[in-house]
Amino acid sequence: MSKGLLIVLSGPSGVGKGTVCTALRNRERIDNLVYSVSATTRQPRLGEEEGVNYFYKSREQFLDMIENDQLLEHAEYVGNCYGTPREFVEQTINQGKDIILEIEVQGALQVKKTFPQGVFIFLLPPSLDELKDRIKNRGTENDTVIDHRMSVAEEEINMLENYDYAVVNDEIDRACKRIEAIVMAEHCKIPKK
Ligand SMILES: Nc1ncnc2c1ncn2[C@@H]1O[C@H](COP(=O)(O)OP(=O)(O)OP(=O)(O)O)[C@@H](O)[C@H]1O
Ligand SMILES: Nc1nc2c(ncn2[C@@H]2O[C@H](COP(=O)(O)O)[C@@H](O)[C@H]2O)c(=O)[nH]1
Repeated sequence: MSKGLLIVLSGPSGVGKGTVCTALRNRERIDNLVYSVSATTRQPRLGEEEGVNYFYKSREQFLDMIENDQLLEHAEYVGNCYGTPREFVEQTINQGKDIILEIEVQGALQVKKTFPQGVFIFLLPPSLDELKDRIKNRGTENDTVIDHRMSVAEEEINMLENYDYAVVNDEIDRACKRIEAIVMAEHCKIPKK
């Protein structure tokens, strides 16, 4: 059985990664697509659930996960740690299913080093003004954190050339169609010797 695709979806905070992943899940156009749940030291937001949005960890628990090689990648982002549990990703692709990791750029670059055959997609906002409006309107971060996330966003967008594909999230359905087309094309690729 051939392995599933490891798909990395990055993009600045507030661009709509989570929204697009939820829409992809609901549209059910990609067979056997599994979503990785990250570990984080960030506090849960209102409505977020353990094991659904994240596995919430203390900094000590997170460091233990790193020490025990349980994370495929990890990064510190705006004062909190985030990482991808390794075992679930490996099991999923070994079962021939595709998995999508919704992660920031430092983590994506780590995955690219260890798993260069992954599919690296960067989600772009229509503009930086629209990005700021989306983070503000989400209402989950205070102004200081929003400013910090916006300054990181510009650095992240400058890392675009490390990715295989750029998808603009202007409209959710259109962004989903673009990602579905990428995944379809990746499945049709002829393996190189
Ligand atoms: N295409 C779109 N048009 C308008 N609003 C959008 C679009 N996509 C997402 N949004 C809105 O933008 C806000 C941020 O989206 P979301 O939380 O999915 O971003 P994210 O990239 O996952 O953020 P983070 O990295 O901080 O978790 C949400 O309020 C969402 O409803
Ligand atoms: N390197 C990783 N980045 C991750 C992971 N899970 C989420 N993220 C990214 O962190 C920021 C902030 O997320 P938020 O939920 O606090 O808004 C965002 O860019 C996420 O994509 C991970 O496992 N590794």
